[in-house]
This record gives sequence, C-alpha cells and structure tokens, in this order.
Amino acid sequence: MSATASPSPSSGPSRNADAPANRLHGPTPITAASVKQRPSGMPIHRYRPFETVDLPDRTWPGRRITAAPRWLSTDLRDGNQALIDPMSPARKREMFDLLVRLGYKEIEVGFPASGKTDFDFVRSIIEEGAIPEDVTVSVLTQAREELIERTVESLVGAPNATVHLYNATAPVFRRVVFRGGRDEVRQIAVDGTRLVMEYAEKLLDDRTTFGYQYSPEIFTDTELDFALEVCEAVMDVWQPEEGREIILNLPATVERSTPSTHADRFEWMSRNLSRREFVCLSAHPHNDRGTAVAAAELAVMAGADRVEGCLFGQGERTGNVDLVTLGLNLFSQGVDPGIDFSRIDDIRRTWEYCNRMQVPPRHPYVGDLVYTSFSGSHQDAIKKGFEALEEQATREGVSVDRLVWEMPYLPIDPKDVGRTYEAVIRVNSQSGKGGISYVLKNEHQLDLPRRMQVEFSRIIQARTDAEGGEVTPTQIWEAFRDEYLPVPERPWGRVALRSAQTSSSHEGRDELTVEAVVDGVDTTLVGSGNGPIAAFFDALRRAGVFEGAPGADAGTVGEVRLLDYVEHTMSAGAGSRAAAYIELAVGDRIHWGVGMDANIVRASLLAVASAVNRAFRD
Ligand SMILES: CC(=O)SCCNC(=O)CCNC(=O)[C@H](O)C(C)(C)COP(=O)(O)OP(=O)(O)OC[C@H]1O[C@@H](n2cnc3c(N)ncnc32)[C@H](O)[C@@H]1OP(=O)(O)O
Ligand SMILES: CC(C)C(=O)C(=O)O
Ligand SMILES: [Mg+2]
Repeated sequence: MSATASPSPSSGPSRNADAPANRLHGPTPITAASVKQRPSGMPIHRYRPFETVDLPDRTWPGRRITAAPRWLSTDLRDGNQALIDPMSPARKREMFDLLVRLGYKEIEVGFPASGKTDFDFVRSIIEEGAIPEDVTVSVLTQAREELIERTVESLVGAPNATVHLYNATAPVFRRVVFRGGRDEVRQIAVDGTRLVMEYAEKLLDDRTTFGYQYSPEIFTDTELDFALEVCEAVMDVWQPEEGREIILNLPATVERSTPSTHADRFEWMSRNLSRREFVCLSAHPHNDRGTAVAAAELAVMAGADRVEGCLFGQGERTGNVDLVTLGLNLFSQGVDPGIDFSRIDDIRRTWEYCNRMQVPPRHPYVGDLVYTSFSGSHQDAIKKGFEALEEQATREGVSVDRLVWEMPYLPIDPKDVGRTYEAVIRVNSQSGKGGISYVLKNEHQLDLPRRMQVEFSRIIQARTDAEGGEVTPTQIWEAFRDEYLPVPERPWGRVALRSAQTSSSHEGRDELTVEAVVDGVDTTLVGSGNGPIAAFFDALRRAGVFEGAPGADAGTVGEVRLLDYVEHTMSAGAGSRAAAYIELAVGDRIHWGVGMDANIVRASLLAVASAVNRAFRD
C-alpha cells in the first residue's frame, strides 16, 4: 500500500547509502519498479473513497486502554437476526444464560415487535426471573408507534430494561428509505424518543428501572454535523442529567472506513456533544472491511464508553465486532475484561449449538489451530520458551502460573482459557527438531540431547516428506520406539539385555556380568572397565559383537567409540525412572541409543545396547 503523504522513494536517503560500493555484483537486484502491480481491470469507477475527518489535534493515537469498556452483547438481537434459521426459544435461553454466566451486564435480548418468538422470549426471561438484578436487558425497535408500544409492553416487570430506538440518518437512507430531508429524518428520531417515554410512563411500573438508547443507524456514512444534530435533538427530548443517562450508540452499520477514521469520528462526537457527562457513548462496529476489532479498540481510545458486539463476531453480513477477541485482547495486555473466558471451549460449544454455526480453526483465541505451531523455528522457540519459564520458576521457587507470560509466538497461555498444551506443537513437513523433541518431552518425559534431536528429526522428516500430512504424537512415539527401543512385539537387533550385575574391584574398576541374547543365542557377557558402560563395551567387544562393524574391514573388529553420555530422571519421587542416552561412533557413522529404567545403571546399559543395535541394523 502507498499513502499519499509518504515521501517518494527517491526523496529520502538511500537505504544502502552505507553499503560498500562493490556490494551488488552477481544477479540483478530486485527494485520497486520490477515488482509494479498492473491495473486489475475491475470497475473501480463505481466506488468512492470514504470521507476523512479534519481533526489535526486528535488525541486518541496517544491513549492506552487501561480498563474494560461497558459491554453489550447483541447476540440475541443483531446476531440472531443474521441467522438463516433464527434461534428457537430453547437456544435463545441457552445463549442468554451463557451471557449472564460470562458476566455481561447489558444484553440486547431481541426485537420484540418483530413477532411472537422474540416477544415471548422477552416475556419468558422476565416471568421466569432469569434476569439477575445487576443485568440490564435491552430491546430494539424502529421509530414507529405501533412497534414502540409493543416493544415497551414486552418489558413489563423487568428489573432493569432499556429501549433502544434507531433510525438511519445517512444521506442515501434519507433519500431512498425515508424519502425526506434532514428535518424529516431528525423528526423521526425525536418523535420516536417521545413515544418511547410516553409508553414507558404508561405501561411500566416501579418494578422497572428504565433506560433509553438511541442509534443514528449508518452513523459511518452520516455527515458528522447531522449525526450531532440528531443526537442533540434526541437528548432535548430525553433530558439526560445526573442519574438519568442516555446511551448514544454510533453504529458502523456497514464498516466503510479505516479504524483511524472511525476513531476520529468518535473523538469528534465526544468533543462536540453537549451534556457529555450524562452520555454513555457507545460503539457498534460491524466487520465489512475486516477491521471491526481495531475499530472498536480505537473508538474506545477516542472516547467510547461502551462497545456492542457478539461472541465470535456473529452478526449481519461479515458480523458484529467479536466480543471474545476484544475481551481477550485486553486480557493479553493485563487488563481485566470483566468477562470470564477461562473455559473458552465450553463457550464455543454453547455458541455453536445456539447459532448452528462453526467457529473457524483460525479464529483468534479459540479456533482449533490458534495455539498450534507446525513450523520448525516457531516450535524451537516455543520449546525453549517453556523451558525458560520452568527454569525461572525453579530459580524463584514459585509455580509457572505466578510468572509473567513471556512466550515466543503464543500471546496468551492456552491454559488461561482452559486449553491444554497438547496441541501447541504439531508435526508435519515444516517442523524441525524442536517440535518433535517437544512432543517427546511433553508426552514421554524424554529430554533428548541436542544431537540426538537432530538425528531423530531426520527420521521423522523423511517420513513427512515421503507421506505428507501430519505426524501425530502417537505416530512419533511409535517411530521413536521402533527406532531406538525394540519392543517384544516387534523385536530386532543383535543384543537384548536380560540382567546385569556389577561389582567394583579394589583398583576402582567395574566388573560386569550381563545375561543377554546375542544374535538369538542366550549368552553370558563378561567385561571390565572404569565404569559400567566401559565394562559393557568391553564385554561386547570380547563377545565379538563389534566384529565386522561398519567402517572396518570384513572380519575385523571395527572402530567403536563412545562419544557422549547423558542421563536424566523422568519423574520425581518413588517409582521414578531414568533415561540414558549414548552417542556411539562406529567407523565414521554416529548412532544414538536410548535406555529407560528405574535403575540408572541398567538404563545406561540399555542405551548402549540400543546404539549398538542401531549401528548394526543397517
Ligand atoms: C441495522 C439493523 O440491524 S436495524 C435492525 C433490523 N432488524 C430487523 O429489522 C429485524 C426485525 N424486523 C422485523 O421483523 C420487521 O422489520 C418489523 C416487523 C419490525 C416491521 O415490518 P414491516 O412493518 O413489514 O416494515 P419493514 O421492516 O419492511 O419496514 C419498512 C418501513 O419501515 C420504515 N422504517 C424502517 N426503519 C425504520 C426506523 N428505524 N424507524 C422508523 N421507520 C422505519 C421504512 O421507511 C418503511 O416505511 P414505508 O413502508 O413507509 O416505506
Ligand atoms: C440497530 C443498529 C444499532 C444496528 O444494529 C446497526 O446499525 O448496525
Ligand atoms: Mg448492527
């Protein structure tokens, strides 16, 4: 993208001014001219750019959001009206109860004058006492008398209720829908407000605390001076004052501008509205340009007190702004959203039941794949990130949950929203050693030495390159066992250990006796060395196992060297097991072996057998 205010590429200092003069010998360098886009041929003449706002002293870009705005969920109204098959009463109730449980204090529960379903639903939650004392329900209506009367009627007996009245104010709606000018359209809002007050006075009693909300629909395409004029006219009727707020909701009914212009419009309205201290300024972004979340956040920075939206961005066309993303964006910055998202999968399941829709796999914070990394460098960084957190926790003597979350590639800890680490790393052809060893560590407590990680990841990569697709943790484990740990059901290898006994001589050398199966024959192996591993090597050598080893001439003893030995415990406490890793050079080839046992000596002998078996397997 290029912006008209940017300096032209040639007007600034050259990026490569400091580069040596002889830098670009060889292939022709890419330049801006060589990547020029071509005209698309699409009918751009049919569209006009949106109006920007002349607000050079705008203040919102420098603000931070330090507290959650008021939230209104309109899942049961704007969300519901956009469904092919609107929610049944049972599904509506399920959604209402979910919203209450999550902590929403303002819930738009329907458009009661639309028909019996919505009207009866509003009556049912009132009559069944399902609305907690601290929750305000709101209902939407057009500015038409018969609709207003029916709307107010639906609220009788509600503890806290708001009537929300709207009419479109943008030029094309004035001309096409209402076939009038500014005066007529302003009058619709004024008359509607008066009627709401009259019917509330007539129909509601002192069981109800009553509020009022007005929306100049299509605010985004309405001239700012006219939007202000209509809102002022509405306020002149409602008369907001201390203890009598008015909610002025400025909807991006169709998202038409960048979030920055949306924010400018909010700052302009917030500065110019009279009686501002009695106004709850509310944003209602839709997502036509795909930037509703940014638009909502910038509107809050620009003065909005409240945001209306739907869970997971349900709503007309591309949806309303996503309340879950907004809330968890705040959470990820250390700001309490005031909504409990700690069981995100439960929320998603209920939402999917109610809406009969699916949350896509890449949906922020909740999609199946959003805490998953397939690519090698991401996996490597995440694995190191987890290890660093664990080390820090041990150093500071606290649990990992107490530490600030600083983790490559994962903006929040999946556990904080009730997800597990199971899917954090998944392996396919784009994965590297970090991811594969993360799976082994996480699921099998095996912390492979770095060079062994490289060896095993080549084995997995050969498989993903040949077969494509994902390799599941189960398949990784099977491949690992097949490669390093011959199991009784699939035996292979020249040496199978049965039992071993060591004794130390007075020179500090270990004498070792091993009962093993060698080349299918029960054999007693005897050796000595300065430690059990060296003694086992000696025993294998004496038994002729290394004869004909790769890298040696046939019939001779090949060169077999121990290069590295690593061990670690696999779990703490009684019954803990140890893992041992051996790096073996046979001729010019390197083979790792692994052994696991409750006894560390036996684990290391098993690791030697594993490496030797692999060396001779080929
Ligand atoms: C951006 C939004 O989400 S706005 C909310 C939209 N949601 C809904 O519409 C869902 C519920 N609506 C309904 O079920 C129906 O529209 C009803 C039952 C409320 C009304 O149905 P109808 O009486 O058939 O009217 P309809 O919806 O077609 O509206 C058209 C008439 O209302 C007028 N009108 C539209 N909006 C408004 C408004 N906000 N205030 C006053 N009049 C309005 C139109 O100018 C038109 O008038 P005309 O017949 O004189 O030309
Ligand atoms: C009724 C209004 C607030 C609305 O939903 C919109 O303009 O998008
Ligand atoms: Mg809407």
